[in-house]
Amino acid sequence: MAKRILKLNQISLLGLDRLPRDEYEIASEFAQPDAILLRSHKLQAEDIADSVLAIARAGAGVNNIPVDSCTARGIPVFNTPGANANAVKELVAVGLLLGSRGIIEGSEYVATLKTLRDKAELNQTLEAQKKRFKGNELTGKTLGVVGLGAIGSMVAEMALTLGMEVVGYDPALSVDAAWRLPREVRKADTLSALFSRSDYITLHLPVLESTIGMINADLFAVMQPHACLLNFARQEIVDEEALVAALDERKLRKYIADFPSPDLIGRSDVILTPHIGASTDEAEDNCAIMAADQLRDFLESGNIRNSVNFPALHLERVSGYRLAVTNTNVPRILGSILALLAEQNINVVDMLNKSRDEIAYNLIDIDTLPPESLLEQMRQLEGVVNVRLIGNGKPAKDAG
Ligand SMILES: NC(=O)c1ccc[n+]([C@@H]2O[C@H](COP(=O)([O-])OP(=O)(O)OC[C@H]3O[C@@H](n4cnc5c(N)ncnc54)[C@H](O)[C@@H]3O)[C@@H](O)[C@H]2O)c1
Ligand SMILES: O=C(O)CC[C@@H](O)C(=O)O
Repeated sequence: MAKRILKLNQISLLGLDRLPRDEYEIASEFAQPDAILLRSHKLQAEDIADSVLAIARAGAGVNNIPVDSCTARGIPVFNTPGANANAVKELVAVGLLLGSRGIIEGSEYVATLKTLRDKAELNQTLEAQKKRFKGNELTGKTLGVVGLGAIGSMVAEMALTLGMEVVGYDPALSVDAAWRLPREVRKADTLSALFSRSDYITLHLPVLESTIGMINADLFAVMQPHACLLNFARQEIVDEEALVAALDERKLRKYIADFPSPDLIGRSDVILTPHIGASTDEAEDNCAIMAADQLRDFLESGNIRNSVNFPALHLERVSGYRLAVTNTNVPRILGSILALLAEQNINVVDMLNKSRDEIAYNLIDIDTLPPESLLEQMRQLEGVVNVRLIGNGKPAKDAG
């Protein structure tokens, strides 16, 4: 039977084409889907049917998915790290230029001159008025980058090529991300140190319980009054009340963000775009392809790549039957599963087991089609969250 993929946002066709139509049905409504593929759709835990085996986010942020509840239910959540980083980096470059030059104000002013038909008079007026739209150059200024992952590291590199000094803050920096970082990036030990020395500050960290409202009044208090804050990460990271107060009190010159909100729309010191950081053909294709490939590998082989809640794990297929077992990360559960297989004289051909925080995930290749009753026995073991048989055939029914 074809696997059913519930698609909750518009997803690039290049990605959907990675799921062959004779093996996958894709639709925006399914009562019992095998998996969910989405972008920014706000998914509620109660809307995830019991049939769902995995969720793939074509994008970086997973704050629209109830990840903790998925983990408890043994559902891996995938994202597509880095697949849209270049698109965001390019928009940040635009944001820096909009923050440094009178581009928007100058262009709005020029639009008011439509009725001036005489070219000489038009030029004279422009030359007389252009001093109102003077800006500053980015070269030599300091950019503070908060979060140095896929996007932050590309932004840092781009800023260095513009001749900016770059200061970074990322207390959770991974070893891989540290390797990607240009050595010219200087480390700030605290957010407050980064805020106090930067002319521009750009946010590239996830929204987590610990980062909601992280950019607060204390940080606005130490900012240089001519500084600009760019937020192409998530709205919730910035305490909006403190932001509006900082703008009103001129502690911050400009706020440039991808997340409009009623209190910010229409202010001359705020530039807002409608969450288009990842809205390029290239980024949408990259994210969709990566999300679809990861989903297919999991559904067909149980392998896990780029999950935000499950361990990464890949095991080449050596037999026709594979068990994918999720359990709570406590001792002896794997032993009990293997004992059940041994009791039925089922030989384990290959196996891989990894854990991440509170869960463990196992791929067990076996040479015999296991009876459904054996799978049921495994499911009843204390600590086992789910058991899935992946293979050529369905589990054999118990004789008698
Ligand atoms: N505007 C858009 O359309 C758009 C597009 C892509 C991503 N995003 C947002 O940008 C975020 C970052 O994306 P990414 O691809 O670079 O992710 P990433 O996972 O590669 O990098 C995030 C970095 O933030 C760091 N971090 C975590 N907590 C931190 C903290 N308290 N202080 C400083 N750094 C911290 C992590 O260590 C990591 O290095 C995403 O989570 C998403 O919310 C927005
Ligand atoms: O899907 C989108 O357009 C936005 C994606 C972006 O917010 C992300 O977190 O990757």
